[in-house]
Amino acid sequence: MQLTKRREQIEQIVVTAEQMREIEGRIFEAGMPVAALMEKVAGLITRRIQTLYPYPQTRRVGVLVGPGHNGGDALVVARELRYQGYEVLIYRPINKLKELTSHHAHYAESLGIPFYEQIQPLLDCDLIIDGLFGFGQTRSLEGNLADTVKQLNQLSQPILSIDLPSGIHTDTGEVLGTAIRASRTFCLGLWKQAYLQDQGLDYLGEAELIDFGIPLADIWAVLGQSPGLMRVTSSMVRDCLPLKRSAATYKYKEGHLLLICGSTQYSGGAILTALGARASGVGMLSVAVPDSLKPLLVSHVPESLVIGCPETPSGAIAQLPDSVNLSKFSAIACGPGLTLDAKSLVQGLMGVECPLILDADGLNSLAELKTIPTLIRRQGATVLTPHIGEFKRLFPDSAELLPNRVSAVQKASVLSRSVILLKGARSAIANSQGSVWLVPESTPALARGGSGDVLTGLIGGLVAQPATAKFPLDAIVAAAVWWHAKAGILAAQERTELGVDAFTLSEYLIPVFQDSRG
Ligand SMILES: NC(=O)C1=CN([C@@H]2O[C@H](COP(=O)(O)OP(=O)(O)OC[C@H]3O[C@@H](n4cnc5c(N)ncnc54)[C@H](O)[C@@H]3O)[C@@H](O)[C@H]2O)[C@@H](O)CC1
Ligand SMILES: [K+]
Repeated sequence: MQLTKRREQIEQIVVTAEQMREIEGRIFEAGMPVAALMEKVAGLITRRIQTLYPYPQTRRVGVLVGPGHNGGDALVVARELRYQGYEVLIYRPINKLKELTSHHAHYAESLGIPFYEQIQPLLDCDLIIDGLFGFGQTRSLEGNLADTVKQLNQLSQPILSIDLPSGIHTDTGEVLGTAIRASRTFCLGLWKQAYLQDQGLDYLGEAELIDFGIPLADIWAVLGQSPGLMRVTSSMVRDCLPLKRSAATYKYKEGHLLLICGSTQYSGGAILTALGARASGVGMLSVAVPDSLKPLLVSHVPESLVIGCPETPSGAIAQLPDSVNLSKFSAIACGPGLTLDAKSLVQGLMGVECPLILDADGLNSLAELKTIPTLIRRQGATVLTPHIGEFKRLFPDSAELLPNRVSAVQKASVLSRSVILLKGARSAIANSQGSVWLVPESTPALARGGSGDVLTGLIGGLVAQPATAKFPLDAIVAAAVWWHAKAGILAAQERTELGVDAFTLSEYLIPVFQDSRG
């Protein structure tokens, strides 16, 4: 389905609670009555509920109502569902309600909807709607409320959270003591940062944005024209990947990537990195490996130019052969399977002028060499692709900001003047100006040895292609991460989450864009 231009733009935006509050303030100040907006939002929610949980297959609905406007939304939804024939029961644990919420509560009561202060009557409902707390919550759930939430989390029936699962921090995704474990969440208006952090993922369930028509002008007024946080979308990816090439092109015009990877101990890493690069479509691929791995690489990736390198006694690359001219490559990716015995090789690469992508032992070597200041002096761009463990070793000062991955990666990128990809269930890609791309999708199928090697090759191959040079480097890296995640999702759909070994993953990269062929 073709998304509208507005929807595409809205889907790219990510806000903090403070920004959402400011945007909402502008709408109200401009004259939109709060009650009217609540009515509109709740109407949209009700329609989605009717589609997803139609009556009479879903008959009894339990609605959890908190004291603020999240509870207000829930009360309007409760009222509307009752009109549609559902049997509605309300759990209201806190009696002191905000004024508008209180009006809706009185009206719902007047309609004969039953209110309870205990959760028991709702436990056999077919569906639970969570309107306890919405965005901006910072207080922990405690006492009876926390016990109730724990009880609800044991239920097998679906729980639908309005805006955010109650108890989840809007920005960090942190669980504030206890939180509702939703099977589905409707995020209202704009994506909140919590949806793109790893911490709260097990609580968010299937997430969907309910666009209630916030004017783009109000969003830009608060976020600025180039916002600091951006969510990667398929249209952004398609815009910046070199999916179509000129009819008259030839191989040397489509980039030359050098991979430096592998050791006799970790020979598979080199193959997987090369297979990731292969899927990028890069014009020329050279792979530097220890001499004894040369036949292996040639047999798996016959199109690559394999450079056999002198080996250390442990089977790592001792150095690149003198015949290798580093200035002829359009990008270099280094690290998978290298081992720390190739540390001096990594140090020697700092002076290259083309973009340099460092992963795995490339990063561990950096951490041991304490060479972050060298990165700052590099002429060419640098991309670092750490997972959380590597990140902590490389940037102990920035790691103090964890578990807020966004702030941590922002700080590290500014510090190292590099593009940093912090890998995870929700990968974050920051540039040295502090802008961050967040990748909204992934699959646990990718939590597996070798999938990172495929990604490094893919990033390298994309960065090497001149067609990507007109886009910011961080956008290309973000697009590669999205592509890699989509391949994992596609492979898992066909083969289960257990069936996505790294080699298989590399074979699913191209099918992600199969619909682009026509
Ligand atoms: N932003 C927008 O433009 C819109 C927001 N709406 C709704 O409004 C919600 C935000 O409303 P509010 O700002 O009233 O926030 P909440 O609905 O989360 O309510 C906040 C109230 O809950 C209390 N509270 C928070 N944590 C508590 C705890 N652990 N124990 C006991 N009490 C606690 C607070 O003291 C405060 O009084 C959104 O999530 C959304 O559902 C919609 O109605 C319409 C549009
Ligand atoms: K909620």
